[in-house]
Amino acid sequence: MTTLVTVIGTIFVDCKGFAHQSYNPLGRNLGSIQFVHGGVGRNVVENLANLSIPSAFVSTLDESALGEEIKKRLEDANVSIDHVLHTPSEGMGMWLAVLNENGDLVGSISQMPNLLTLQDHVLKRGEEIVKKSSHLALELDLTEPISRHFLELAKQWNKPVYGIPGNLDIILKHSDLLDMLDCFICNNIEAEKLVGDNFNTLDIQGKIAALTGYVDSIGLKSMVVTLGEEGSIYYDSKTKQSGYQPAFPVQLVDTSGAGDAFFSGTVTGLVRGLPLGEAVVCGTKVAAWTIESKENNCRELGEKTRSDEVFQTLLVK
Ligand SMILES: Nc1ncnc2c1ncn2[C@@H]1O[C@H](COP(=O)(O)OP(=O)(O)OP(=O)(O)O)[C@@H](O)[C@H]1O
Ligand SMILES: O=c1[nH]cc([C@@H]2O[C@H](CO)[C@@H](O)[C@H]2O)c(=O)[nH]1
Repeated sequence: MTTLVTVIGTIFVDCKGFAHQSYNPLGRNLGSIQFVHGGVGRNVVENLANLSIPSAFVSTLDESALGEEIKKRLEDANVSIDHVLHTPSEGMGMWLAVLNENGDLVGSISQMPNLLTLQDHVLKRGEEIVKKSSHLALELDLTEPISRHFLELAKQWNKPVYGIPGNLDIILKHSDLLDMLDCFICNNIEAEKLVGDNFNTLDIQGKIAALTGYVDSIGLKSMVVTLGEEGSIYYDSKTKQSGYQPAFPVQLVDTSGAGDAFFSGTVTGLVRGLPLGEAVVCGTKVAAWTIESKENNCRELGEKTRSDEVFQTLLVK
């Protein structure tokens, strides 16, 4: 079957404030404010398309000037948007984020879109969507019926599913969803909530041991935990391979979107048949490129991958 990765997830409009000088949470901080196309699912599908992976998106979009602009950018990136539904309002979420003088996130509020239109569509057309796809990438914190329906269909049609959290709202209440994934990728804050209370106090070897124990205990196939500037750790329960991948050096501009970029790069590697340890190197590269941009995406991904040694050696085998 030809490759088609279908991403199921949200579109958000991000309002990001960048502090010019030392950020004081109680003060009036001078800086710059920017609206950026966001949403975990949208960020991921744009990255995949820019990494030359044939991609389709399942989501909702408002019938507004901003909605049109978001739609056009996805089309320009070659994302198939047949299942991006138009809604009069509430189809897109909003994310208010504050970044300090170093580009690190210091606070945020998420306003979710109304997910019922998407849920209705998925329950009616999910099977058709899954049959056409070679792989699925699922934002897991939509609604429980959306995640469960896709995961059951994927099992029935034997399609690998890669999962990424939105805000853990659904996963914490329905953690059994995780064991239906081929790979789950989350950050260390999310991992602590799932793996155990002291996860972030452990050293790298301790974290790998805790990750391995958790993945084996719930019957998940593989999992990666990102650790911010420290890099990431991974474990594949099929091959029993685990390891640590340090981050690449970056010119830090804005770390938000790094996790989505990491997921996109790792999924690219997995879709192209790389073992998890090598796929994670691709994720680390895409995250580094994204951190150097104020957007949630690095738009020159195609050019960068063509001229980058890591991608040449890993992907062009
Ligand atoms: N300061 C940094 N320097 C270099 N690489 C970084 C830095 N921060 C993050 N990364 C890279 O990005 C990956 C993902 O970062 P992180 O663990 O912060 O994800 P996240 O919390 O999901 O990100 P976000 O929610 O901001 O998108 C890391 O594994 C690492 O490879
Ligand atoms: O609840 C949510 N909050 C924030 C996001 C998005 O995360 C992205 C950064 O990783 C950002 O673009 C924001 O819109 C989301 O999809 N759901």
